[in-house]
Amino acid sequence: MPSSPLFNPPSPDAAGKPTVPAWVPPPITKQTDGFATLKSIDLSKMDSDDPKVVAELVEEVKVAIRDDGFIFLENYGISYEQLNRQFSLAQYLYNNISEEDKERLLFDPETGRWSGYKHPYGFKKKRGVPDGIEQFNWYNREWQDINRIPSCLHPFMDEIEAFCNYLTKSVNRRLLTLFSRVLELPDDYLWDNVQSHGSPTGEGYFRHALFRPVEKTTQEQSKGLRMHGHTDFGLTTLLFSVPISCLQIWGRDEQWYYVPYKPGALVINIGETLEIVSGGHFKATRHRVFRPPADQLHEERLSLVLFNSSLGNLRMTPAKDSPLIQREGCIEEQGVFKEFQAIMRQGVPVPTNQQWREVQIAEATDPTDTERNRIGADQILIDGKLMQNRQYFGVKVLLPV
Ligand SMILES: O=C(O)CCC(=O)C(=O)O
Ligand SMILES: [Fe+2]
Repeated sequence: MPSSPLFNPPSPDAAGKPTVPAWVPPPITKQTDGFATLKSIDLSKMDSDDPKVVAELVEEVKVAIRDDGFIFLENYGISYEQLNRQFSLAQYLYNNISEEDKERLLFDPETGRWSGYKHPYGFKKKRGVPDGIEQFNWYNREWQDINRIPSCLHPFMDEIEAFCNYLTKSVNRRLLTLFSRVLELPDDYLWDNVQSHGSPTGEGYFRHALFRPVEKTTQEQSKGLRMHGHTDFGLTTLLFSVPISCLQIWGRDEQWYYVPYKPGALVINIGETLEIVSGGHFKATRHRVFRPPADQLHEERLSLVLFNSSLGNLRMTPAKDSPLIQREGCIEEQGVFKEFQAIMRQGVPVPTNQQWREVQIAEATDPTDTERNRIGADQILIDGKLMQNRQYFGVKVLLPV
């Protein structure tokens, strides 16, 4: 393969840019139990001249997405310094965003998108119980109109846009090539047929998130949960590994494990689209955000995430051309793929990707919602395990709490 260009962003020191204080990574936890062991993929191996190295890489990816669903990605083309600059910009946002911009750019999840500024009072537009989570989400409309961006970030949009373009069109595209190869399909199959295009994040979005420590009352209502257990909707989610350990993955032994910190690495999360296209050979990663270990409870957590979305007008079905699927069939073990198959068998069309992601955003509930988060309402006990049980478009969504 020809070698992939490294990330080469516009200069942070260009004339007219305010000085941005460097983000200082907070101390890592001393706790060692309760952490997952994840495989790590060296993406630069894709550029090797030796076909054997590349074939081994595809095999490694195949095993990792089958076993864990979360994989670390290293040597993907962005240096640790370049990454820290993006965290510094996110920190700068939360230190400088004006009250007027928070109000003017306030999100409206009922539209089915997180687009704009999320206040730290839950996942509805109307303020609810404080959850300590602020976000800014860049969708297509934010890329198109600078007035939809907090003014403190205007001088840095060249760097943020270049970062998202690189993540979507280089890192994600290379990953989709590897995944296409696992399915034994042409290299650009997923990129050309499933990935959405047309903005630095296609129909997906980029997020600056800040998790502040929560008050005792919030902590009691949510039982330590910051975001419900869920699977992401799209193709790949690129999460940056961060020092404050809150992200947890649901293990095959049906327990939650923290994702360890690997400085500079990306945590790649498989979304529902890939689970369906792959006929269940890839598992959408079940994950949640939980309170960190005790020695990190008082730290703020910055998190940068890029969500790659599929084409909104598609109704997802397994890629029938895949020799892997033809040979081995589909795997109906878990999750949305199994449920989509069930409703298709009844002759009911599955929702489009856009309908599917928008209904889930519009109907998201808060971990502090003590009305909904109880057995008989949104929760159910199955074999002694507490599960969140929701239904959208006739599709059952069952997730561990
Ligand atoms: O902040 C994180 O680490 C994960 C957030 C997440 O899972 C999501 O927003 O879908
Ligand atoms: Fe997620």
